[in-house]
Amino acid sequence: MSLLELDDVHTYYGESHILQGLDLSVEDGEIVALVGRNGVGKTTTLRTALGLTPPRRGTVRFKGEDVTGTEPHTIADSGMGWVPEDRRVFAHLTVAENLRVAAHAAVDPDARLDEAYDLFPALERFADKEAGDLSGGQQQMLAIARGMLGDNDLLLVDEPSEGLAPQIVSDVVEALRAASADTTMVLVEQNFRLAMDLADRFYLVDHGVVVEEGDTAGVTSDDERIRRYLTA
Ligand SMILES: Nc1ncnc2c1ncn2[C@@H]1O[C@H](COP(=O)(O)OP(=O)(O)OP(=O)(O)O)[C@@H](O)[C@H]1O
Repeated sequence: MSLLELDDVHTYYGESHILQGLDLSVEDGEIVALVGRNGVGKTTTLRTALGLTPPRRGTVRFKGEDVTGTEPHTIADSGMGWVPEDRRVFAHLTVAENLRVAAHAAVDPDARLDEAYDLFPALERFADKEAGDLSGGQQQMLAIARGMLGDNDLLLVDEPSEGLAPQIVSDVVEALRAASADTTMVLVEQNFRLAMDLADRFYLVDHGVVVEEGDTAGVTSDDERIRRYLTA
């Protein structure tokens, strides 16, 4: 049984038919990357899994259960976490308060916070700083740490490297790599090399369907079957 399974999903925004029969599956313990040009439907795929934009046709299964049409908060409560593109940290709460909100359901929230600080030492240094005053990279790490503290079975991470300087991206990559030891992830990522580097498997999306998929080992953007879908 796959942890997450999208089977022939068709998702619309109004009359715009965005996902046009997309299939994917995610197995326990792996990192799966969704890659492809801007606007092909990667974020919509995450939103479909989360129930934020339910499909008009097709099936979403999470942990073997059909969750198509289930309310997003119910899907989230069953163990699907989301680190959205815009990060959405609580700007006027401190870093520690942000983490505490995320860990509220844990048996021992303090112990969970310590684990998060082990993984993301920078967050401990800024524990008392308001999240809104952090840099983009620090906010991204806080958003990832919050996703992890939710004790999710699956974490959907949207564009973690977007808008970050290269040096900061490598810190975020290390944080994601560390986080992936405990959490299965789906990663939407514009940076193809970074996606191949982090993920075990990839799905290349174009016009709302999967056009290539496979193991990431040895795959490069020079590969002819990949290149034609990445260049405009
Ligand atoms: N709320 C919305 N209402 C209408 N159309 C939307 C909405 N959100 C996204 N779209 C359109 O749906 C298509 C797919 O968008 P989506 O965000 O899933 O693409 P993407 O592959 O994640 O690309 P990006 O990296 O630009 O976010 C795009 O054409 C986009 O303009």
